Amino acid sequence: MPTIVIYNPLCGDRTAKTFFDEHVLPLFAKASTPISSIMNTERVGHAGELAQNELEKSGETLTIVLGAGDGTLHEIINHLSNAELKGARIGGPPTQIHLVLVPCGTANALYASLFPPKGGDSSSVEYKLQSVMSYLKGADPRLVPLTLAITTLSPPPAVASSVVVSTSIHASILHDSEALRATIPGTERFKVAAKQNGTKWYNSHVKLLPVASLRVVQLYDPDTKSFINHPDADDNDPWPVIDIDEYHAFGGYVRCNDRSAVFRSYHFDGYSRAREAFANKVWAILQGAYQDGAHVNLSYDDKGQITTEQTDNPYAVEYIRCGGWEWIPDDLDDDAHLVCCDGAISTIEKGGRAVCVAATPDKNAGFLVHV
Ligand SMILES: Nc1ncnc2c1ncn2[C@@H]1O[C@H](COP(=O)(O)OP(=O)(O)OP(=O)(O)O)[C@@H](O)[C@H]1O
Repeated sequence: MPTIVIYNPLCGDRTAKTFFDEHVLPLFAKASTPISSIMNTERVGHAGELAQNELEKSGETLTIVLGAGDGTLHEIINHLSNAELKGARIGGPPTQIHLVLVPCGTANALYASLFPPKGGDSSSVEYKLQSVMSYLKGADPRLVPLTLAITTLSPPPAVASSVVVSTSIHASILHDSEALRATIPGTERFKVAAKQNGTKWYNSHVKLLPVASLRVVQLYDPDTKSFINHPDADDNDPWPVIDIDEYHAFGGYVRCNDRSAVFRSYHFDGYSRAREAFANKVWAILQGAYQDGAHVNLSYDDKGQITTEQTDNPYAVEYIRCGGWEWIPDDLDDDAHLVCCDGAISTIEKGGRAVCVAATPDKNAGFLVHV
């Protein structure tokens, strides 16, 4: 089973090569685990081409030790999902690709979701080598299949994502932060972009599609800490879609590494509709996202302030489990037309929509990560 290394020398703080030379490659040498080639990406889109070339050399399962961020993995997944494989793969069985992730990018969201940093520290060498160590253990490997979210856009193509598909605030932040990459290489650029978008709202029409296995859309209930059937679902409809005609969103995204898509939105605050005032509350809510997802339990007190106490007032966040969603932006709202797929930004054409569905991993094909 061939094992190759691909790293992106320009991702994150540009230390991928040094990290591999000093930490990753010596571990492989010590474990006497052979690597058939070590390659660095030379341009945008190159990682997918390198992976395809290697796949076509043999019909075996390929293991890629990937030193990069989410964007490079996204390129590999999308390149291979659309490639017509030749060489040794012609007429062969479906292909499995095993990934050993070395987080060298800026945000490394997929790695962080698979290996949540303890005490917030994601910079130690030990933290970054967890997938490598799991792979080098050898016998009885622990492999997690990646659930992909497939987003069909108008105009096409369809995009496969393994981390996040978002619209609204998240897509706007990613869009604006790209322009800051050269001047602010670290995660600080996301904060600057967030400030630029802090008071924007997005107008759209949304349809939430049921989870296939449950035939229903579900809503997280902070009181019972479990998902319940969405109260707007029509019990008599065999395939109840939740249709939200006028949707004023602050944020909406799907986390892909869940069996089903998860849609989050931030409730319109009934107490202070002034956007400036509401922005502060939103940041308080978002801080909760970094405390093990505590924001899904927040609500408003009688004065309209965010509270962790249980109240009879609306919850601050709607956390929805669905099989997919359609996002149909208001024609007059340009920013509502942005869609972010693992950091790559697309723009929905006027009159168009984005349709995102979760794809259940195939037993014999797809991408699996050593954890
Ligand atoms: N040699 C190269 N020169 C220029 N761009 C490259 C090169 N190799 C890869 N890229 C591009 O760099 C982009 C960013 O890479 P990646 O997403 O892996 O790192 P990051 O943005 O720092 O991390 P994260 O996505 O975790 O925030 C990729 O989308 C890829 O197209």
